[in-house]
Amino acid sequence: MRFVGTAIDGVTVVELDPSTDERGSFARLHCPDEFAAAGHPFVPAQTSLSRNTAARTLRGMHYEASPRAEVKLVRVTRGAIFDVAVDLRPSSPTYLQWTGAELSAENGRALLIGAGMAHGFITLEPDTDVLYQIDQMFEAGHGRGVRWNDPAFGIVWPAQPTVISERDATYPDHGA
Ligand SMILES: Cc1cn([C@H]2C[C@H](O)[C@@H](COP(=O)(O)OP(=O)(O)O[C@H]3O[C@@H](C)C(=O)[C@@H](O)[C@H]3O)O2)c(=O)[nH]c1=O
Repeated sequence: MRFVGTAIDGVTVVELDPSTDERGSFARLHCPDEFAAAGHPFVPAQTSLSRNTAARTLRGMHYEASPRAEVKLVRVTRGAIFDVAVDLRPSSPTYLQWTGAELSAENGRALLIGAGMAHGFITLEPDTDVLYQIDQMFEAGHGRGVRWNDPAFGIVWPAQPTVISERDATYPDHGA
């Protein structure tokens, strides 16, 4: 695996480092020791799959309220997304800034998103599957959200959403 930093300290692109031969390839997706050695300690507690039927489906921007803030490793096993994290840590030098990466089944990239970030994505293709590994057990009632098009963040999305939940479309402006 290769760990590539982004503009936000706490958001890291994780790239595959496959061994290839005539049969195809083999690549590690997660290893607690490698993550820790690279300075990104992360041990998943749950793994979940998000299946998205249509292109331009937007989910997010979600986070879990403290003290249940989550670290998540997000990757695509079918299709493609534009994946976004927003820094919601008031004490951070990149507070309210965002970073994004295209994740696809083909490029094999994952995004490691630290605690204190809101996370969301838009699908770039129909029938897109997003695999999450999260370091906390899910417990209903702790989820929070901010709006994908809140001017406070100014996220530049590659497309406008055509499918979005009522909940995600109507979060109030951040801090309102
Ligand atoms: C997030 C989550 C939901 N659920 C349940 C709750 C609900 O009944 C159903 C669907 O939940 P939601 O509508 O919240 O799913 P969704 O809108 O896809 O939520 C996800 O969005 C992306 C952007 C993230 O970053 C994820 O962490 C998660 O918040 O699945 C779990 O069992 N475990 C989980 O980890």
